[in-house]
Amino acid sequence: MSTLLEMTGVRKRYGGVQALDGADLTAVGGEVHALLGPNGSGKSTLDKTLAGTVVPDSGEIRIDGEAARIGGPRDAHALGVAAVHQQLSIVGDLTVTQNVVLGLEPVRRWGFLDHRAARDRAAAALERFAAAFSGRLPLDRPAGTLGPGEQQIVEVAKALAREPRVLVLDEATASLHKEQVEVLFEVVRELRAAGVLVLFTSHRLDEVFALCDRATVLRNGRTVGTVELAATGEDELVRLMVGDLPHPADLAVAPPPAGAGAAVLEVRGLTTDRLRDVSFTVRGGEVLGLGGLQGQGQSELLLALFGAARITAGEALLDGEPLPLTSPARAARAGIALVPGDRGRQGMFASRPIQENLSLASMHRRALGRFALRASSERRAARTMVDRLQIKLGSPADPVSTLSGGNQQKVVIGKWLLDQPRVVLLDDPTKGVDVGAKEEIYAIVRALADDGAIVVLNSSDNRELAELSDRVLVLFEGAVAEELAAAAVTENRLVSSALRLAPGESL
Ligand SMILES: Nc1ncnc2c1ncn2[C@@H]1O[C@H](COP(=O)(O)OP(=O)(O)OP(=O)(O)O)[C@@H](O)[C@H]1O
Repeated sequence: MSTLLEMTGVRKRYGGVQALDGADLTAVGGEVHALLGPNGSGKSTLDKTLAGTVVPDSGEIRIDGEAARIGGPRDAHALGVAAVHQQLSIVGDLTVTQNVVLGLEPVRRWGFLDHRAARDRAAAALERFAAAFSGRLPLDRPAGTLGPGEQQIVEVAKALAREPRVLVLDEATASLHKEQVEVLFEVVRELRAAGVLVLFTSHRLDEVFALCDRATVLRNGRTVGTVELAATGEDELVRLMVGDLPHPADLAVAPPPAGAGAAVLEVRGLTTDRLRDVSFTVRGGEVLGLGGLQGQGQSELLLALFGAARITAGEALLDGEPLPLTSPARAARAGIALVPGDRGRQGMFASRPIQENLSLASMHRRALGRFALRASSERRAARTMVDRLQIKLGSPADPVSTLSGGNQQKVVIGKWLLDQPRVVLLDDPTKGVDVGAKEEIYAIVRALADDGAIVVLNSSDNRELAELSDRVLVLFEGAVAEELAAAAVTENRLVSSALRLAPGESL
């Protein structure tokens, strides 16, 4: 197959950060090509140079052997490139169809702009994803009323409606349910069969191995190699991405302290619109996992404990004292922290400096808004977290919005962990975080538990659940369906438990 895309020596500098430092990529039509590397290694920037949203300082892009001048998104479209970036471009007030049509050149017919034809194209693109929506295709619904996964699918459909030869998917699965991921993968496989080149960026290596043919790995803005995935083991790929895995801080994993002195969280009959009579007890020192198919009430349970859901019955007691489940501010004052996976909307002030974002939670608790935390201690605390989580940045004084996606998520996690909460609620915390930092986050979560904190973890990654949890509650339709003890918590067991509970599914 002949080369469709060739990028050579691509360089891009942002202020003090050399985001791309001579990146190369060569790919053919009819392949799914993974773009891998640690957070901040330059993947999104490379994608953006192809999509025309970032103009490189130097380097060359060739399409079909011809030098391509991509000075803006229009040039990219004209060359057949469509991209789905980490930040969605959905306009919430427009309908789903209007969003997909937005910016699509209406077809000209008999000298007139044919808006109807554009709408048909949008509908056809959305139709391919019909199974990813719950219920009927929401063509005429405002896109803002859809869930994050469905909005992501609309974004992919929008790219597809441009009928691209090169489709760039940057972390496009991060907010999708497993079932939606499968639908997306089927569409990507059809595109591959039709000769399209799909560039696929994800930190989920299981996805990469399931979908992609080859992978190009970036480190510090430079290409370190391209591999055939069928001939490459996971360990080898990880080594290529991060060098030798950094050893997480050397922390002995102590067995959970049973009884004496440990904090106890007791949840009794907790019920909301989406939760049914949930009861459990968890002690300080324990990591309680929440498993099952996604969307069975796991996030809702964490929100309820954080005072952000409407409780219709039940209660939660921390060391015998009823928890205020009525507002997040009161929950935070009671020592409860929620680390959300959806960094864009919760948990971060994008235009404020990185160091300030890292210390906001602790400032809130310690200074209660009356005394500003001293700038020097803010800087010191921020520096510690930046080092521990390997947050790649120019200066801690830069706005969070200048960080790569995964590094932004690290700031959200770091912010809460600095606060030494009594109860830590983690909602899919490592989505989009690279393998090296994941290990570091696991070590921090373990250390928090070892220090006596109660940890409740929801994760869409069964491997993560198996690795971190002492116990897992499997949820189904808002209720606790099964409890797995530490010895039984393996990835396979979690998958089979989740599937057994789903009607019509078989192993
Ligand atoms: N607009 C910007 N201003 C300043 N620095 C930026 C900007 N965009 C990216 N950077 C920096 O460039 C580097 C590369 O970022 P990029 O988003 O390409 O990384 P990535 O490999 O996609 O990371 P991730 O896996 O976290 O998404 C990072 O250090 C980031 O902080």
